[in-house]
Amino acid sequence: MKVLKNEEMRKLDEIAINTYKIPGIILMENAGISVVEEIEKSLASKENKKIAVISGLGNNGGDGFVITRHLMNKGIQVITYIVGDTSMIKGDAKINFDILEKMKAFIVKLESSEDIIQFQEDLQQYSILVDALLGTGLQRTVEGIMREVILKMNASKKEIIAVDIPSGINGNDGKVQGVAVEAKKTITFQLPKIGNILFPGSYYGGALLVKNIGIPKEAVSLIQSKIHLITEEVAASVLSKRYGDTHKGSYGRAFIIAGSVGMSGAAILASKTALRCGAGLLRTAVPESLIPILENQLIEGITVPVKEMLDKGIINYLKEENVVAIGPGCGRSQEFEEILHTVITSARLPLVIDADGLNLLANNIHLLKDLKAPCIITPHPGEMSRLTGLSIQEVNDHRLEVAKNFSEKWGVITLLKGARTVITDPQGQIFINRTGNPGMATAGSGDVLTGMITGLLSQGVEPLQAAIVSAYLHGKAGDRAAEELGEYSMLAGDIIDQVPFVIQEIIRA
Ligand SMILES: NC(=O)C1=CN([C@@H]2O[C@H](COP(=O)(O)OP(=O)(O)OC[C@H]3O[C@@H](n4cnc5c(N)ncnc54)[C@H](O)[C@@H]3O)[C@@H](O)[C@H]2O)[C@H](O)CC1
Ligand SMILES: [K+]
Repeated sequence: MKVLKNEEMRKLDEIAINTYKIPGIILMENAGISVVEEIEKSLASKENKKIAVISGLGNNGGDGFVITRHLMNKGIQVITYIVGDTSMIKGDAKINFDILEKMKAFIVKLESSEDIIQFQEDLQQYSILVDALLGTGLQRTVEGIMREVILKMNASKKEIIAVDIPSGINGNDGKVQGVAVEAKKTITFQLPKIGNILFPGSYYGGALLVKNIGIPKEAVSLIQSKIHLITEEVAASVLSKRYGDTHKGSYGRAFIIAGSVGMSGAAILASKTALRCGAGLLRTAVPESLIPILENQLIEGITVPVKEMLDKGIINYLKEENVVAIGPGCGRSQEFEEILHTVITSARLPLVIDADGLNLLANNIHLLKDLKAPCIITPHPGEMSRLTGLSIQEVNDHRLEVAKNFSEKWGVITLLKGARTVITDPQGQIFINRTGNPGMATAGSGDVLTGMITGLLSQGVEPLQAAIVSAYLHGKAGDRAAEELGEYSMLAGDIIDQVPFVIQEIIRA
């Protein structure tokens, strides 16, 4: 599913209206009706059925006027508050505003601080507040009366339903422009905006519902958005059912180089997950002293002493493999730096670099120029900071751009972990993942993700798809673990335990 910037949404609107000759007022009518459906669902469980629609002067406000009309026609008690000078209302919004006046709708204008005091008192009588103040036309920091209104709406603790996007959230990056409505749910139109998906916009919007308002699919294909939301459909298309006439060799061979004294767990977590995600055969290269631990913890895997691998030549070990992953728990020894150098410059099979592999890479970033095969890196913001020289704050303030630029510059697939995990490829495509929860910020969670990517790659899944589906799976498994154990107590191993159920759920859907 494409995720749009404000101007891309406006362009889509224009195409619908100017190319397909769909009158804008039809789109507004459909938008309003789609919100009324959700209001009625929320009202069903409430004693108090009174609604306040709080509208701005633009088309977001216009949606609000449509909503008011349909609520009135259903006999639902509704009051419309309008913030600003109503003589400024124009176009489709004006048509709908005039209809309300002819219907003698109850309209209250909010223009002064006295109005705000009365507004604050009034709010307590309503069951639901509909936020139709600002949508994709938000241009500047919210101040003055508009700011006061939003603060009072939030302070009322009433259920708020946001139209298109919570007012005050920038549709292009999800940032708060001064102040923003805290909604229980948001109904957005035709396609989600970036501000609906990224934090904090996603937090302010509550549950997100994407409603079709009648814009032709072909029009959507004309919008060259490179930003996509990862959906379950994408995961299902990759996690295909298995066929009878296959054997473990059909499901690929994975090679993981991981672990160091004191960090055998990372190697175990990554290896277990690779097998759980379907790798047919797995070998894990670890320092000799860790072999008894691995053999004890991972009966299905085969271990290789790192020293033996070095003596015989790493590349000889990789000839039969479908994927090599390096980094979980590696430490930053000279030995691993040498291994990383050889693997990056000589390996001709998909490569996953994570954790300490990335920290070692940060000091040898030029090695990426010698890559012979697709490479997926999986940094958290701290590792991305070391790889780019940007501060962690800069990385987090511009997650999409930082990941995209790194992928384009170095020709790698970047999976930048965090809320929201972002995957970018060398062609500038951006995929945003919405699954997952704060409980996953636990030791070893990244090792599990690396194992997922490795497991899928070993089966021949395209590298970009492997990164996208792994991010989705990782979050889904983490969500199930959080449901069962809570975000405080869940461990990385609990995420692995949920993997079989998540895969089954997706395949059966
Ligand atoms: N296909 C669609 O997506 C459809 C979208 N619809 C709705 O239209 C809005 C976008 O409407 P637009 O008129 O462009 O802008 P807004 O209503 O969001 O706001 C513009 C309005 O607000 C004033 N304004 C801007 N910033 C501020 C600020 N910081 N403080 C105060 N006032 C501000 C600006 O001057 C304008 O007056 C979209 O979100 C949908 O809800 C269509 O209705 C259906 C099709
Ligand atoms: K809004």
